[in-house]
Amino acid sequence: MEAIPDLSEDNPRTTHSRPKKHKKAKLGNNKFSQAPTNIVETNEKYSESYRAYNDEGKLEEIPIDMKELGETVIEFDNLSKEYKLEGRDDLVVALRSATLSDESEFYPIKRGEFVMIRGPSGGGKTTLLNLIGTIDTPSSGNLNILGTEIDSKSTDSFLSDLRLSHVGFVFQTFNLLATMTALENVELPMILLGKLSAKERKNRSIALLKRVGLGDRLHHLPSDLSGGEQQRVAIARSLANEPEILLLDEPTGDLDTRSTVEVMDILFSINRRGPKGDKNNPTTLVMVTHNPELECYADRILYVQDGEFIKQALNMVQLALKID
Ligand SMILES: Nc1ncnc2c1ncn2[C@@H]1O[C@H](COP(=O)(O)OP(=O)(O)OP(=O)(O)O)[C@@H](O)[C@H]1O
Repeated sequence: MEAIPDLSEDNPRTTHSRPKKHKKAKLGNNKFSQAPTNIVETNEKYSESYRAYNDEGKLEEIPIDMKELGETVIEFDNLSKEYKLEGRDDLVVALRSATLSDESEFYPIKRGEFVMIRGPSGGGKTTLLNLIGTIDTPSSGNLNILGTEIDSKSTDSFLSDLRLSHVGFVFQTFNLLATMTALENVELPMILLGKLSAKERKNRSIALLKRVGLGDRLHHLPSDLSGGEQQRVAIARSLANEPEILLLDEPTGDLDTRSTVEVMDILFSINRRGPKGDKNNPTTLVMVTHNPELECYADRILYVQDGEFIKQALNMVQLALKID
């Protein structure tokens, strides 16, 4: 079982330490300035720029500028999930009264925020992500996504529309269609949504594949791509309908260190500048990971254990890891 990091101990990467006096947080016009005592911050300076693929699919250095978060896009109150197992009377409680709200010590998720969910195996991370993504329904509690209340009255067609238009998903396994090229895989969600012409779909797919550094792999089948490249296609596909929220469940779980860094750098740039590389159109990211090394990419880390939030940490310095 993975241990929850002791935030009082210095972590060489994120240097979590309890501030002697709470400083006004630098993450923008959100509620972080009213920080409770479990907020941690780091003062160490890391990188002033990160690398991202430009319109031509070439890597360029982009300064890491201060981030302004927008309005609340994900909030929930007393969210619980219980599973009934066949042949057993007792219920498995996967999530118990989880709350992210203005009234709670755990804040709602704001537009443009990059939140990681960490914690021991079986703690409820995937359950939480699936509830946020409306893939699964809560046993009780209130959930609000993008200003819309999700409840038992929400119809399947409403929820699938919400997912297709506004929420992107990336999983540990890439789930690409084996007989389709990278380009065709990325086009699929646009075909399902049915809003763009064939030419527009193709152009957007090419732009997205360039955005993830695969402008020269458009016509490759998944079997001709490395694991890291396949995951980059899956990321491009998740962005096909320009979702406001991207949910990621262990997206680097099957990748080696080099591919992990490449994928995380891409996610970092998507978070900051959205699918089109536009600073004014960031994408909100919620990512489950077991890897403590990746915490440095997030604005906030929520720790989930036994179905409950137990702490949250704020990263005051954004770090883009680099490989040369
Ligand atoms: N479909 C299901 N039916 C029954 N129990 C389930 C189901 N899904 C999850 N659980 C249980 O709910 C609890 C939380 O599981 P969950 O997958 O959310 O944890 P996790 O933190 O994502 O774990 P991991 O890090 O191992 O992926 C576990 O006890 C798990 O066995």
